[in-house]
Amino acid sequence: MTKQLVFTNTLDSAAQSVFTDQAVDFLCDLVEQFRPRLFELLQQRRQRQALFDDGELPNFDAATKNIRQQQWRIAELPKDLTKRRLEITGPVDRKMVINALNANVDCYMADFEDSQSPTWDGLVNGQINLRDANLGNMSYDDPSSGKHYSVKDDPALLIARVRGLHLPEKHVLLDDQPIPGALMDFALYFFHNYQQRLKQGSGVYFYLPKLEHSDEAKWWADVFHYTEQRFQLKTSTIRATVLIETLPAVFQMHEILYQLRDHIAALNCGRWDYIFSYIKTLKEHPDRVLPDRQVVGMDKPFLNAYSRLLVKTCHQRGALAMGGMAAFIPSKDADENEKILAKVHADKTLERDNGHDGTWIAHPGLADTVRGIFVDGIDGDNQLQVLREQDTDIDQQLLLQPCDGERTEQGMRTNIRVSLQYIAAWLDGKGCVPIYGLMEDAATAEISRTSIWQWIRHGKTLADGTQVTKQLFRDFLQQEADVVRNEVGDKRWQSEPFEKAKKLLEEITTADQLVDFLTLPGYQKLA
Ligand SMILES: CC(=O)SCCNC(=O)CCNC(=O)[C@H](O)C(C)(C)COP(=O)(O)OP(=O)(O)OC[C@H]1O[C@@H](n2cnc3c(N)ncnc32)[C@H](O)[C@@H]1OP(=O)(O)O
Ligand SMILES: O=CC(=O)O
Ligand SMILES: [Mg+2]
Repeated sequence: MTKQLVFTNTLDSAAQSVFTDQAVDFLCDLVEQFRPRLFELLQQRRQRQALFDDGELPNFDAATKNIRQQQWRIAELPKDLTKRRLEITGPVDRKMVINALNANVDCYMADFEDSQSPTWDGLVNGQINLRDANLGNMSYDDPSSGKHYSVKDDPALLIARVRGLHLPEKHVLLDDQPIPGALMDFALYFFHNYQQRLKQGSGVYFYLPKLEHSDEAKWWADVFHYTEQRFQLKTSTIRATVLIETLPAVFQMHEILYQLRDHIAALNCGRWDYIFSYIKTLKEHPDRVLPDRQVVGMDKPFLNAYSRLLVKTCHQRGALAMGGMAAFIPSKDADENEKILAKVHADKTLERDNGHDGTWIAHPGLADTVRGIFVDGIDGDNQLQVLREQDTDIDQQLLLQPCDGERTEQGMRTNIRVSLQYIAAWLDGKGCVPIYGLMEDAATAEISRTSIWQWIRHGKTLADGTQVTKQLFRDFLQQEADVVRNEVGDKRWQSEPFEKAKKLLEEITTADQLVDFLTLPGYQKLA
C-alpha cells in the first residue's frame, strides 16, 4: 500500500485549497524519499558539535581541498537573479506581503522562517498569500484601518524562504512522525507556483536557511533534481540562495556552492544567526565568549572577515554575495530617525565596500537610504567583478577571533527583557516584532538568550565585577519581568503568553545543556 500523510487536525477550506490531492502526493513522496537522509544529517550535526564541545575548532576540511582549489563555476545566473541590490524581507501575512511587493526594492524574501511563528494558520495562509502574489491578483482590506491594499504593476521579485532543517511540522505525520517543516514549505510553494512563475519567464526561487555542511546542500540539490524530473522541468528551474549563517558553514562555502552548482544563485550573510551560531558552536570555549550583543557589529574582525570571505568565494564562482540585515527600523521621532538612518547608512556602506551585490532591509522606510548606497553607489546591476586583493588571506584564526567588548548588567537586563517579549510574541503567533526600536526575530532573540546561558556556563563577571550565576539570572528575570509588565500594562500581560514565555526563558537559560533552538521547546507550546 502506498504511504499516506496523516493530518492531526481537520482541514478547513483554506487548508484544503493548499493541501490538494496532487500537492499532498508530491509532499508525501518527498518526505518518504528524503526524510531518512535528513535524520542522518541532523545526527551528523550533533556529532560535529560533540567534537567542538571537546575543544576542537571549526576549520576548512582537508578532504575537500580540491573543491576549494579547482577552477569551476556555478551554472549561469538567470537574468532576473542578477539584479538584487535591495531585498526587503518579512513574514507572509497578507498585508505585509502586499507592502513588500510594492516596496521600492528589487526582491522580496517572503519568510516562513526567522520572522514567521510557525502556527498552522500562519503557514497555510502564507502559502495562499504567496500563490495569490504570483498570480498577480492580490488585494486586502484591513478591517482595523479600513485601508485597501493591492499589488502595483511590476512588483518585487519573490523569493520564498523555507523553514530550517531542524524544525518539524507537527500537524502532518508520515509513519506517525512529524514531517520536516522545510519539505512542507518547499513542496507547497513549488507545487502551487511553478507553472505561473514559468509563464512569467522566471524560475522558482528559494532561500535556504541555517545549513551547517555541504552534505546538507547536496541533500537540497537532490530534492531539487528530483522535483525537476518529476515535473519534467529543465535542470536549474529551481534556484536557491543559501544563507551562510552558521559558524561551521563559513568553512564550507566553496563546497556548498559546488554541491548546489546547478541550482545556486547566491550566498547571503545571515549575520544574526551567524552570531548565535558562533555562541552555540563555541559554547564550551571560555576564551570565545561574546560581550554585550549591542557591541557585536559587522565591523568586529570575526564578522568582517566572514562578510569578506563570502564575497570573495561567491565572486570566484560566479554567484552573487548578498549582505544581511541591519536590525534598525524607522522611528516616528524625527531626530531619532535621523540617527537610525545614519547607522543603517554606515552598516550598508561597509557591506557595499566589502563587495556585496545587494543587501536586506527589514522595513520599507529604509529603502531610500539603502538605495543611495546599493543602487546609486554601484556601477551596474551587481559587483560580481569585485575580487579584492586584501581578502585573500582570511583564515581560520581570523574567522574565529575572540570579540572584544564589555559584558554589562545593562546588557544582561536588556537581553532578558528582549528574550521575554520576543518569546511571548512568538508563542502568540508573531514571529517578528519591534522591541526598543529594533526588529527582533528568532535569530536576534537567540543571541540574547544564549549569551546569558554562556555567561552563566563560564561564570563570567560583568563590568562591575558581579559574577553571572543562575541565581543572578533568576533575580534579574523577576525584576525585568516586572519592568516589562509595567511597560505593556496588566491587561496585555494577562491576555498574552508572557507568563509562559517567562517560564520557558527560565528553563532554557538555566538548563545545564544548551537548548539547540528556542523554537524547538517553543513549538511544543505553540497553539
Ligand atoms: C535575522 C533575520 O532573519 S532578518 C529577516 C527576518 N526579519 C524580517 O524580515 C523583518 C521584517 N520586518 C517586520 O516584520 C516589521 O518591519 C517589524 C515587525 C519589525 C515592524 O513592523 P511594524 O510595527 O508594522 O512597523 P511600522 O508600524 O513602522 O510599519 C509601517 C508600515 O510598513 C509596513 N512594513 C513594515 N515592515 C515591513 C516589511 N518588512 N515588509 C512589508 N511591509 C512592512 C507595515 O506593514 C506598515 O504598513 P501600513 O502603513 O500599510 O500599515
Ligand atoms: O536570517 C538572517 C539572519 O541574520 O539570521
Ligand atoms: Mg537567520
